[in-house]
Amino acid sequence: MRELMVDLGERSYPIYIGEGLLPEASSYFLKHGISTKSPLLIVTDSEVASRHLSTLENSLRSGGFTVASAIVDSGESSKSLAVLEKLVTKALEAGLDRKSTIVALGGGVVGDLAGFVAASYMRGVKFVQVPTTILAHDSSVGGKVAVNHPLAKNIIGAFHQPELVLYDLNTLQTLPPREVKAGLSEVVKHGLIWDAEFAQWCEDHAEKLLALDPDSLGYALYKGCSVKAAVVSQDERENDLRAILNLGHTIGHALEAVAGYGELLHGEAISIGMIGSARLGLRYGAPEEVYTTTKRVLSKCGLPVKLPEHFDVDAIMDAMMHDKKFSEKTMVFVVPTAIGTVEIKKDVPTDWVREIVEQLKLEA
Ligand SMILES: NC(=O)c1ccc[n+]([C@@H]2O[C@H](COP(=O)([O-])OP(=O)(O)OC[C@H]3O[C@@H](n4cnc5c(N)ncnc54)[C@H](O)[C@@H]3O)[C@@H](O)[C@H]2O)c1
Ligand SMILES: O=C(O)C(=O)C[C@@H](O)[C@H](O)[C@H](O)COP(=O)(O)O
Ligand SMILES: [Zn+2]
Repeated sequence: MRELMVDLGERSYPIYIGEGLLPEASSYFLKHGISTKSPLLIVTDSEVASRHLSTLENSLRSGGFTVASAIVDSGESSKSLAVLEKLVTKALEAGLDRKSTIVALGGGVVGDLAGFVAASYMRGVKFVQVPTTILAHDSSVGGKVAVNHPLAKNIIGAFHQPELVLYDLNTLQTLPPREVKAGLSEVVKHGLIWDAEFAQWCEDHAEKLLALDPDSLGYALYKGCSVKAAVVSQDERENDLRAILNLGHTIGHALEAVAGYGELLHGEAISIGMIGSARLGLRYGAPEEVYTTTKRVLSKCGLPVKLPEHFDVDAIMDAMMHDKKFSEKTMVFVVPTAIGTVEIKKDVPTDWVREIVEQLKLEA
């Protein structure tokens, strides 16, 4: 078992990563001050519920917790205000009070959604992240919680840190292959923005990761969470440094919104977005290796690097104007300068961005 801390003063919390943690959940909850006196709500989705919900419920009940569960449809469309309202209804019906805790059991969709319920229910209750996807090594750490608007990703949200993150690697064994690949996108991102050696390790271990080799997975998620924790600890609310975690997201979020949330998985959209950022890096003078390596690592992880032909470039450009980084009428991008280092570029010329989006359809 590996343990990491997200250092945020009085909001600091641990991340536990290991095999077989879910059946032991109640002892971790008790250790970290989750109250048995107030009811607790587990939020999960239909795919995760059938595989892992009863293990968590049984562990918590045997530890003395009163547990209610809410199951949402799986997929990005559940990150909506309509589903949020249903969850608040469920929380009220289950008698959750100000000392209650909301538990997110699932991937990033459930984490962001349940986290936003926790941030807003009675103006904020405790929250625990129990991630079950590879991608959720990113979403479960750092406290960004949100739902989508048809025009823009994650546009209704808050910062609300969990009490702990309990990451049972065994749950990942039931992930469908497409979700495994999509999750690796953010793992690779953490190497590309922060740690060239780790980016190389991802390339060297891509086959093992795709085969869900437990040792490789444990190391990859530990490294990814370490990068995320280091960045968030220095800049919790994205005043400056934290923006680097958005590599590939200016284009990626626009692709998700334009496709109506669902055609491209988040990790797939970010993979294509990171190719766009690498091309932008070349425009700013980065060595060719930035682009070739980015493309090679993502391809080895089975991720898309080409924008499907039917995506409308005008619609993508419009959607990018709603990005949270778009300010003072200029485009802001995270741009690689070398493998393992990035810079935030403001005032990125719109015609460069348009050319790059068009080029993305031509990637081999
Ligand atoms: N808050 C953040 O910092 C942050 C960071 C990265 C991504 N995100 C968000 O995370 C979301 C994407 O997360 P995701 O890729 O985990 O998607 P997801 O939550 O939709 O999970 C992917 C799919 O896998 C299924 N699934 C989950 N765990 C499973 C398991 N163990 N076995 C079998 N099936 C399982 C789910 O039902 C779903 O169909 C996006 O909405 C993205 O915006 C947030
Ligand atoms: O935690 C962050 O900060 C990130 O940027 C991580 C991203 O992978 C994630 O997709 C996040 O939700 C994007 O944040 P947003 O503020 O651009 O919506
Ligand atoms: Zn992301």
